[in-house]
Amino acid sequence: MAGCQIKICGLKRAADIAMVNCYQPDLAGFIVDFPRSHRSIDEEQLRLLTSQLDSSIRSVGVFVDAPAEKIIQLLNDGVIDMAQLHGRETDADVRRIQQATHRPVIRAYLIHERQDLIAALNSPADLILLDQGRGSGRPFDWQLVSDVAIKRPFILAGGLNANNLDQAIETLRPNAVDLSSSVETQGIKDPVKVKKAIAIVRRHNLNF
Ligand SMILES: O=C(O)c1ccccc1N[C@@H]1O[C@H](COP(=O)(O)O)[C@@H](O)[C@H]1O
Repeated sequence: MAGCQIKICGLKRAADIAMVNCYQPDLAGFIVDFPRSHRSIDEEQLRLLTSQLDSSIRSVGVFVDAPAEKIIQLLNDGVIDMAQLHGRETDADVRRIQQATHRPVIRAYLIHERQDLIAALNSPADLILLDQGRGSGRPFDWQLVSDVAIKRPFILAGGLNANNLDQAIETLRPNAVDLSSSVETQGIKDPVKVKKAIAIVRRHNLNF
């Protein structure tokens, strides 16, 4: 689909899968083996949840400094369609996973200063993701993106919500937006908020 896609991240319950199967975001994200996050699931849960996901929605495993072998296995087993690296993974890690799987690798960059954007622009990843933190619910300084011409596809993340999605899409023109915190109520994905966020993004696609 052309225009802006939407990823709903941090799915962890069977009810979350039923919800996204109903509202149809483009991408569904799963935080794998990162117990510091309340959204973390283990490999067994990941296998079960992705097996229930509608085939039109691409599954993204989100990893923080996980062993490359484990990510490669999950991709090659078809458990996930794409891997998102959200820790201190190197360019060599990205290339190794790409070569071993021929699957898309998303590399997340935490944007605090201009130099972080320059690093992202030079990434060997198939897609770069610009974020403030790791599911922090806070945006980074978008002015940095406006200042540096981003001449490659990117996913925008960090503190996106129903109130700032329009502005984010209109001014930064991301290829996809990624939401987690703002579509939860008390730490659980909220169908009303998910439906609303997806509707906002789809409206933009009609206007492009
Ligand atoms: O959401 C988490 O807990 C998380 C843990 C480890 C790595 C990444 C994580 N989340 C990523 O954060 C953005 C969404 O951020 P926000 O909550 O909307 O501000 C998304 O890329 C998630 O993959």
